[in-house]
Parts: sequence; structure tokens; C-alpha cells
Amino acid sequence: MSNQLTAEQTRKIEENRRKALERRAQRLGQIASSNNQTSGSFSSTPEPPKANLNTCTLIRVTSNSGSAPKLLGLPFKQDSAGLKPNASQSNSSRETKKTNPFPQADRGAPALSSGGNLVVKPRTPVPPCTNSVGGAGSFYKQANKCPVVQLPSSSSNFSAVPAKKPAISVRGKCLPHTEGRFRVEVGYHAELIAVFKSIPSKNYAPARDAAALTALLKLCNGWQKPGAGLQGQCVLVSPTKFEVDVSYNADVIAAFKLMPTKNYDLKTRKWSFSLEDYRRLMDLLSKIAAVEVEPLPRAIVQAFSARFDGTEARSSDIPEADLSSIDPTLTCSLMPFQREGVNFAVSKQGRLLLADDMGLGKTVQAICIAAYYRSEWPLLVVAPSSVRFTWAEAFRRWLPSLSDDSINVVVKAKDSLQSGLVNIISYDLLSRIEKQHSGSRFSVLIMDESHFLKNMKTARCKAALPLLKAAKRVILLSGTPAMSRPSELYTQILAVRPLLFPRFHEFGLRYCDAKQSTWGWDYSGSSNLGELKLLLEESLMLRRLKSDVLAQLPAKQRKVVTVTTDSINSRIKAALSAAAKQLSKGHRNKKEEKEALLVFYNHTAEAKLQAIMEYITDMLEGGREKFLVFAHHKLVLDHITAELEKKNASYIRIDGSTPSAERQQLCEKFQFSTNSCVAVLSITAANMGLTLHSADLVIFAELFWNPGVLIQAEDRVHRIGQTNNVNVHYLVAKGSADDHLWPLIQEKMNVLEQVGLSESNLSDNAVNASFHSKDPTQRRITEMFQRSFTEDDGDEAVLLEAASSWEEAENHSVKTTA
Ligand SMILES: Nc1ncnc2c1ncn2[C@@H]1O[C@H](COP(=O)(O)OP(=O)(O)OP(=O)(O)O)[C@@H](O)[C@H]1O
Repeated sequence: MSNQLTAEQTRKIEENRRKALERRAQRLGQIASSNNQTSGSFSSTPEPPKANLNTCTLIRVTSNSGSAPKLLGLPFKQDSAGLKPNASQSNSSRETKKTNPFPQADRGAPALSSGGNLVVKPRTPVPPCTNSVGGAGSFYKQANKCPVVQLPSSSSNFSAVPAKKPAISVRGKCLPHTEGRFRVEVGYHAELIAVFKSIPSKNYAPARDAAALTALLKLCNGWQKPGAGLQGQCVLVSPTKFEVDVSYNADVIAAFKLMPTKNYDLKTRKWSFSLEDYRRLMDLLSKIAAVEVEPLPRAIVQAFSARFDGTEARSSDIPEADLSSIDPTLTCSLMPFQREGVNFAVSKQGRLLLADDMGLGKTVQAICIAAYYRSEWPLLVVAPSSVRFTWAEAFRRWLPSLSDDSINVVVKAKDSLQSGLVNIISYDLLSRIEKQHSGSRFSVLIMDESHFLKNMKTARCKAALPLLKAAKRVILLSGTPAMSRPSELYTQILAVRPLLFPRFHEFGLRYCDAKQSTWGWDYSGSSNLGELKLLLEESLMLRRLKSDVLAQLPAKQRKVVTVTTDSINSRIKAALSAAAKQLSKGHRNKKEEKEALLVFYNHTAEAKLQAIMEYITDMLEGGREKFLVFAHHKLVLDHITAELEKKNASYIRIDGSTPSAERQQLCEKFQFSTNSCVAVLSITAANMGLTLHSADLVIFAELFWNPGVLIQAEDRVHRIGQTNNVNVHYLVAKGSADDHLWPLIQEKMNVLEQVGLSESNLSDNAVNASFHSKDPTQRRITEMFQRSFTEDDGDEAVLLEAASSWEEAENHSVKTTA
């Protein structure tokens, strides 16, 4: 075979080589151009990582300098205008890229467009990265086991460019987070955020720059109250601004003027700044020897840490909690602001002080929050003794999936504290059995009327604190967390966020105007209240006033308060059960039947005395300033007024014996009283013609068979001139005539509602399901009540007379036995 090539063969080989070289050059050119320009269209939503998407937390990654998102894993700083929608910047950034043919060199300097309208530009060139994946450095090294989220650098702006190999501008990673959750750490990208927002279990937490936070906290540590020189103080005045309260000093003013976010208020003559300037300003001020400025407290720095570096998560960003596992009876009933309350609680990992105004449904929100953490139950509810059974009823109403025997109301010291899935105990009983149950642990805890904890030295508080310390979720409820001074808030703050103020003295100095006297420190004052409010709202407290959500509320809201007669003495107990027995027997005629009913009703009044007073006392202790208490029996009215006198509580009383000339004066005394005042009123003698709308709470200590009379009584408060929604509480005692009277009232009210004569919200049968007894004997008695008290209302006067004459006789024997 000859080695020689013909001229033709040589020409063909040469031609093929040339064509191959051309193709290669073309290919290389295409790769360079696709790397150089932003390529690929981002037409479809990126696939979320293939991890379990049931729960996830999103972390915004910040640069080491703490001020800007981390893109390509490199520390970037925002341009002076910060992150903002800016079309012209976006265009100019594209041009920069077009004129720079080398993608590697480009990485340090370009403005990268995210989502089409956000531009992040490095202020200084960044050294070329050595990481073969694309220069993410340590950021990628950590991600060896986790899926990596990769996104094209831009959206669909360059769809005409071949999209073979999209350049990655935003990389992130999935990491295990808290129990049952994973988190995605990734720089900002609009489309990605949209995907995140579509995931029900999302939760957003800004990334914290540990080094920056430590430096800020150091400022707090180093400061001690100075002895001499010009003294000043930094105070937080809004979630993003602080003020420096200091007298005139030329150097100080010069330092202030250097701050980009400075603002001088001519009225208050105070300088304020954005929190982003805080560290720099404090550095400058620390160099001025003649001046000592107290820094912001450590708690403020911790609570607002994201605002100091501009990576703030606004409160409007609170994500929707996934409530799909909770009974729809509950979730479907939540009013919008109540739903927001639940979202807030979940965003705070189930630790909060819910301080909504009275009657805004703290109970329903607390049950929903607790139900969100149902996998962590048993649950413990600690409440004032007068509402223990109301809580049990509320659980039955709102969580029908709970079996009846899983609700345990602890009533005696020897009862088990942990026998139910839901356990309910009073503060007082808890303190009495504290030692017995010192080993009890509850992950989820509700403390109703948490202002009961305001004094650390009380037995209640001492008993509650170990439980609070051990619990993972702490739901405190109070419409009045502090009634007179900020020091009353301390234990509640400690219960929810133990690390915010580990020592009371620190809290006392800042917010209680603590003063040292010869007898020690006095913490009864108050200081920096605006800052305290901001701190509480940011870190643990949610408070809505009725006026904030009035549009969502019914004008009148009725509530059944289930009270117990367990603690009555044996004489009353025996009389009550004898009356009940007598009633269940057959009766010869209607008159006999009615008499038996009345005897039962009368003994019920006597049996409820203690529970009634307990409830009124709780109301007063809870800071309810003005309210009406209606009762029917003289015995009850007398007992209430006597007890109020003992407590030195101000009250008015209007009953059948009050002359009409005096009534008006009494009403005016109540209406214009600026202090607390209770109006003790007879259901039958004070249900008409009186205006008492300076109150918005009506308590019915006793029931009455005619709902028309009850509605009229409610309307002493619910009338023209009333600017609030009105709360009506009916005290209903189990095991008494109330068991029969209540369904009767409810039924009649529903009839009135249907004909538009009552603004009742009792039509939901579930509200009072447990009062509709399944016991046939009880049902018969209820029917008897129905017959006796509905068919001929003309008999009412006779009944009232009978009730009164019974009272006269009984009163004597009660007095002698009491
Ligand atoms: N979403 C709701 N749907 C129906 N009823 C509701 C709802 N929210 C609250 N209620 C009813 O409103 C009444 C007042 O609610 P609740 O007792 O929980 O208020 P609160 O804030 O705890 O008041 P307080 O501070 O007086 O204890 C109750 O009868 C409750 O059942």
C-alpha cells in the first residue's frame, strides 16, 4: 500500500480540517456568548427541592458584612439606594455584562437582576472565586448532603438567546431545621419567593449575622451608668428608628450630622436615626470623652436584630399557619383578626402573650393555637377557678374531635393533674398541690388571665413558674396584663421569653424608673413606656382593642360561663338534690309542679352564691372597671353587695325597694364615675328605663325564665350611645335548675331572633350542646319548665310572689346557718 496521498486526497483532508476548526470555533463562540449574556428564559416555575414539603422555613442569606443578600455566595453590599425597584439600573447592569466578554471577571462586579426589578450591586470589586462550581466558597462546601436550589440569573428578558446552559445567579441549599421542618437558605429571587409563598407551611426567618449581633450586644455590655459628664440615652421610638436624648454638645451634633439617616424634630428638639446607623453612631459617640450615652438595651438589640442590618422581616410578612389538621368547626369560625392571632402565635413558635381586649375571643384563639401543637399534648390550662368549667365547655364546643373523657377538670387536691389529654386547673388549686405534682411536665400550656402571675412572691406565681419553664409552648391570655405599673409585666415576659430580661433589675432600671432609696430599690415607677410597648409587640405580645376590630364583631356577644356548685356546704347540697328529686317525681296538678320548680330555682340561687362572688371578684381583679350584675333573688343581691362592701369596691344597687326618685341619681353616679363601679341590679325591677351604657359588660348571676326580660336587661348597656360591642355573660351552674332554664331561654331567644326581636348569637346549638341533656329524666324536667313558664306568662306575678315569700322564710334559716 502506498503512503503517498494524491493531491485530491490532501485537498479534501485540508478542507475537512478547516470545516472542523470552523465548527469548533462556532461552538466555543456560542458558549462564550451564552455565559456572557444572561441566557435562558425562566418561563416555568422552578421545581422546589424534592424534599418533603410539608413544613419549611425560609432563610434569607445575608453577606458577612451583614447588610445585603448573598448572591453567588459572595459578600455583596447594597448600593447606596439599597434594594429597590429600578428599571434604569437594571438596564445598565445588562449593558455592563454585554461589554464584558469574560464571565469569570464579570462575576465580581456586575449588577445582577433578580426577578426583573431588584438590583444588587457590589460596592467594591470582589476577588475572583476559585470554586469550580462557580465561586460560592464555603457556602457550597457545607451543602454536600442537601439539595441545592439553583436559579437562572434573570427571568425571561433574554429568551432569544440559546438557553443551553443558564448561568446560575442565585444558589441556595436545603437544610434540616427544627423538628419536622427543613429550611431553604437562599439569596433573594422574586420567582423563588413566589414559589415559597405558595407552600402552606412556609415560615420566614431573616438570617442573622452572628458577628454583627455580637458586636451590637457588646455595646450593651460595656455600658455602666456614668458618674459625671454629659449623659444621654438611646431610646427606640419606632420599629426602625431610635432617638438619642442628650443635651447640647458640639461634637455630638457633628457626629449626628455624619449619619445618613439623621432627622431633627424641631418640636421635640430631638435627633433620631434609622437603626442601620446605630452601630456607627455609637462608635463615634464613644470617642467623645465628655459624653456618655446609654445604649439601647440588650433585649431591644436582640428583638430587633434584623432591623440593624436592614434585613428586617416586617410584621405584615407573618405567614399563614397551616391549620388543616385542626377541627374545621374551629378554623372555619375564626374571625379574620383571630386568624391573624393564630398566625402570630405560630410565627412566635407558640410562645406569646395574647392581650386582646375582653370579649375578643382569646379562648377560641388559644384553643386553636394549642390545637396546632396537638402532637405535643397533654395540654394544661391554668385559669381562675370561676372559669374552669367554661374552659371545658369551650374545648367541647370548638374541638368536637376530642372525646369527652379526654378533658380533665381538676377539682380536688388528690385528683390527677395529667389524666386527660386536656387538663384544666385553677391557679389556687395548682398552688395547693404544687409539691404533689412537682414532676409534672406539660409541653403546651395555656395560662388564662395571666395577670394573676404579676407578683412573683405569690403562691400562684411560684407554682406556675416551674411549669412555665418546662413548657415548650406558652400561651398567656390577659386583657389587662398590667393594671398599674410595668413591673407587673415582668413575670409574664419571663414566662414567654426567659432570655429577654433574665434579671428583673435590668428590666426595672429601664422600664420601672428604678430608684435606690435607703430601704433598697423602688421599682414602682415607669419609664420608657413607648419603647417597652414596641419591644413587647415585636417579641411576644399581640393586643387588639375592640375599636380596632369593631367591624368584625357582633354588636352584642353572649357567653355562657359554666360555674360549679361543688364547694357548697352539705345542707345546701342536700336541699338542692332533694328539690331536684322532688321535681322528677310525678305531680298531681300544675300548681304542685310549679311549686316544685320554684323550690328548685330558689335553692339554685343559694347554691350559686359562692360561684357568683368568685366570678365577680375575678372580674374586678382582672381590671374590669364598670359592669352590671343582674340577679333575681334578694338573697343573691344582698350577698353581692355585702361582699363588695367587704372588698371596699364601689357599687350602686337598684332593686324593687329603690324609690324611683333615687334611681336616676344612682344611674348618674354609675355613668359618670371615673373609677371602677359595679351596678347590682334586680332582673325584674331594674330591667327597664335605665341607661347605663358607660359599661359594656353585663353579667347575669342568675337566670330568669323570660328571655324578653333578659334582653331588656341587656339593653341597659346595649343602647344608643354605646360605642363598643357589648359582652353578656350568663353564669350557668351545672347540677341546678339552670340546667333546665338555660335550654329554655336559649330556645326562646332563638325564636325572638327569627322574628328579628333579639340580636342573639346563641343560635349555634354547639354553643350549649352540653346543656341539652340526653338523660330522659332531665329532659322531662326541662319540658316541665317549658310548660310551666311559657304557656301562661300571666302566672309570672304569682311565681315572683311565691319566690319572694320563700326568700323571706329561707333568709332567716340561711342567716342562722351561715
Ligand atoms: N369566632 C367566633 N365565633 C363565634 N363565637 C365567638 C368567636 N370568638 C369568640 N366568640 C364568643 O365570644 C364570646 C367571648 O369570647 P371569649 O370569652 O373567648 O373572649 P375573651 O377575649 O376571652 O374575653 P375575656 O377577656 O372576657 O375572658 C364567647 O361566648 C365566645 O364563644
